[in-house]
Amino acid sequence: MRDETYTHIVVGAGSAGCVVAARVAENRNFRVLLIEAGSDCDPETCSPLAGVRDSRRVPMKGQSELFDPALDWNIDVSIPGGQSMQIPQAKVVGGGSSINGGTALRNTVADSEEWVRMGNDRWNFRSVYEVYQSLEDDSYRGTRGPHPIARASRDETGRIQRAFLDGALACGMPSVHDLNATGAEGAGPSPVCRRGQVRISAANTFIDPIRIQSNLTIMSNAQVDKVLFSGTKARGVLLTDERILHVSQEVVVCAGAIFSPAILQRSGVGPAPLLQDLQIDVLSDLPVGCNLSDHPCIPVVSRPKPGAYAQGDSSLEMQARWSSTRHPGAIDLQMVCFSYLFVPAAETQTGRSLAGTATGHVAGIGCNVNKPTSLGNVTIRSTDAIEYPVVNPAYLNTSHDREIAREVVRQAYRVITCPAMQDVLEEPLTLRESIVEDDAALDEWISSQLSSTYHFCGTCRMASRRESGVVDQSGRVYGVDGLRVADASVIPTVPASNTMWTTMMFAERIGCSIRDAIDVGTALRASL
Ligand SMILES: Cc1cc2nc3c(=O)[nH]c(=O)nc-3n(C[C@H](O)[C@H](O)[C@H](O)COP(=O)(O)OP(=O)(O)OC[C@H]3O[C@@H](n4cnc5c(N)ncnc54)[C@H](O)[C@@H]3O)c2cc1C
Repeated sequence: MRDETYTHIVVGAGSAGCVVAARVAENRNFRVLLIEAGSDCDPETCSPLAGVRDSRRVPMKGQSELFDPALDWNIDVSIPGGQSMQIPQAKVVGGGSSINGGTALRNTVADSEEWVRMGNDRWNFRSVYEVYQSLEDDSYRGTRGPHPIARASRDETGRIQRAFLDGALACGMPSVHDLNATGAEGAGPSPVCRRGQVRISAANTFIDPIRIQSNLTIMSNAQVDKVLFSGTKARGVLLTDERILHVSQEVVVCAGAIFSPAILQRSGVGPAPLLQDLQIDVLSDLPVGCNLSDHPCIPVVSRPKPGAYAQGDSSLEMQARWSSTRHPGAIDLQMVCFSYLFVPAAETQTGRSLAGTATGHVAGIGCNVNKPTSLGNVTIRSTDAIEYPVVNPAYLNTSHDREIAREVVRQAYRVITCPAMQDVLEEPLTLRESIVEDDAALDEWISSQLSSTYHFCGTCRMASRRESGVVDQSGRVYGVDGLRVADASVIPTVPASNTMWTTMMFAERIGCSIRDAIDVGTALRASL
């Protein structure tokens, strides 16, 4: 480390933190420190783990044999019936983008309209559309940006993925090759951040090219405990090893939708009753940690027939998105084809994973409720930064969400039992026609299999104070100075799409606003 005073400290080098640090460091008057609790891999000096490199699998427990537990926070979240489930959360430079499925879907028009109604007029669809364009290197959507997005052709995929596509089309869904086209509904290839079969993370695109830049320092294996203040002005961060790092301008928290609110709460920014119970001085009484949202995933899985899955097949390439009968145009339902999940019995301590209660090698369809109305929360248990917060996503807490869940599961059952899929898969493991036909039985089955897509967001909501906001439209935390949040936590309501690409879009805009010292939505400087 060169000096321990920086103009900006970015906490968390995940999908958002890498983008923010890179944008802020474009201003050579700034000295940026990017802090990451997990490990780093500079491609000049180290080789990425095989699992991290290979885009065909998600290198996390239950999804690939190629996983390193050190890259996973592995946290507990509540599920219905008073149970809990362990879920993966990335702990590595690149964050989720280094280990996830890489699906890069833009948010929908309806998402942006909802955000505008919450006081975010600068996040209208036209503005965010331009930001996506500026980020994407995509032969379908434009090649202005730096981040690669590819789609598999039907022939490039394995038998299970092809059977899913054929099944969805046979069930009446339109074929769509570009699911990022505005308003697109139907079945087709997922847009994925990869070059060939190599996963491309936010770190690869935004950090690797500037590692030698003198105004950027990357500190890995360093965990932030809390933000330190002088009065209400952020002046630095405290690490869990008790080091203090000073900042002259801003701390930008990008530790993800579970850990960012925990850091803010420990720092005295959060709901006053919670902080007072833990004897933390309240600097700003805000609903930090409230409004937690995720896409519940209900897996409809079975055993692959012999020869259906080949070792090199990609596990996540095809999907379908469409609107529920209740919300035409909302694109609030999604089915994702899994051709490979592997859950050793010993690893389902809580009896639940992305494969539901199944163990062994399974394949099938993940059914996602993409505009849930249930809202949960993240709350710290103590002032000890090593202790994980309580995470309660309140999955399917509303009758609305349960109704939508039934609709998507019924469609998945039609697809998985159609001739194309029955060529490659056995009968669904636990789901039966008699259950599918009965609302009460189906609700019970869904709650027994429910899992997560790991698309957490909303815990430091960008909105007006009246709409339960924590940050303004440029990511500045209300009631204090020199503190922003710029990750999935700020997304006002969960988008009807996988969250990484929306997160990176938010990070891009907030990062540019810090770089240019202007509010989001003001014309960016042409050059610095
Ligand atoms: C297994 C899995 C698969 C997924 N698949 C997809 C997908 O295919 N498509 C998609 O769109 N989304 C996917 N997601 C979700 C997506 O990865 C997230 O929405 C996205 O990464 C959120 O970005 P973020 O920057 O907010 O958080 P993250 O990317 O999680 O980054 C947060 C970073 O902060 C670090 N950190 C946390 N606390 C501290 C601390 N106290 N001090 C220092 N550093 C800290 C973490 O280690 C992490 O690196 C998936 C997620 C998971 C876990």
